[in-house]
Amino acid sequence: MKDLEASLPAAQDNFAIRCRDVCRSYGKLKVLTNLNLTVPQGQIYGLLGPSGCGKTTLLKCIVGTLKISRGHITVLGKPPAFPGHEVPGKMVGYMPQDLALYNEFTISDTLSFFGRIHGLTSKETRARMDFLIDFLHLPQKHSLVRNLSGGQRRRVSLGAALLQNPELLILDEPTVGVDPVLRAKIWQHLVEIVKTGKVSVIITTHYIEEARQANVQYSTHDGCMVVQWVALLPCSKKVLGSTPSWGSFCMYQVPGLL
Ligand SMILES: Nc1ncnc2c1ncn2[C@@H]1O[C@H](COP(=O)(O)OP(=O)(O)OP(=O)(O)O)[C@@H](O)[C@H]1O
Repeated sequence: MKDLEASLPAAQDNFAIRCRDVCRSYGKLKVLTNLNLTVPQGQIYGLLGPSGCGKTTLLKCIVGTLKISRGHITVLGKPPAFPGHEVPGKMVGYMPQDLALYNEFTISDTLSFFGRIHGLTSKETRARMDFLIDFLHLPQKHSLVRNLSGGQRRRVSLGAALLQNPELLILDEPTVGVDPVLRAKIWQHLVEIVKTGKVSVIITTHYIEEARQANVQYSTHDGCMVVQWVALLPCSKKVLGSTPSWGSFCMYQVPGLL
């Protein structure tokens, strides 16, 4: 893994996430093995990879809902989360793969709930809610979560992650069940907020094409790449000079996209 990271851009002083020699197993299954990864500030960092290769596990370790077995993770200069705290700090917006929504809540209740967690005033929450309901093509705010479609639920969860204008967005397959037009809009929004230089995004997807469809410009901002893709692959063969064992994954930059 060390060899692999050497192929990535040099680590910068300002980074949103840094993982050093991170290991995580489920019983005998080694999912993360000596993982080294640096997500620079002000970039979208995409993780691609086949189902089961460990994307969600990595994001959970970064958020702090899953404990790492070994290694060190820094998120915006701090450890991921305090022990026992399931909700990431105000500066971090997290959209999990398994949606953490209450069926009995309305959309409005849900976003207000996350607003309170993140210390927003009612006025701030209302303003963001109005923007997000419109932006994410959600039904009216008094709709019950239990009556929403799968795609609508995912968009409510994305809205909760975006609500407090976090410095770091951790998004686990945010565009599953989202139609192509809205998908493109979401990507455009992510690129716009990242271009301010104040927001960083780490995002998982199975579809590299979605970024292309969204007309994301692989442009530079102050000399930095705005979108950087890294693929995670189960390692059965020699990749970039490293020979990790089965059960771990390895990283490589996706050619032709940078
Ligand atoms: N709680 C758990 N207990 C045991 N094994 C688990 C657990 N969670 C995940 N795994 C296993 O760890 C591996 C990585 O799972 P993970 O969810 O991180 O993959 P992923 O790349 O996010 O997959 P997908 O793209 O399907 O979401 C898989 O083999 C999975 O079966």
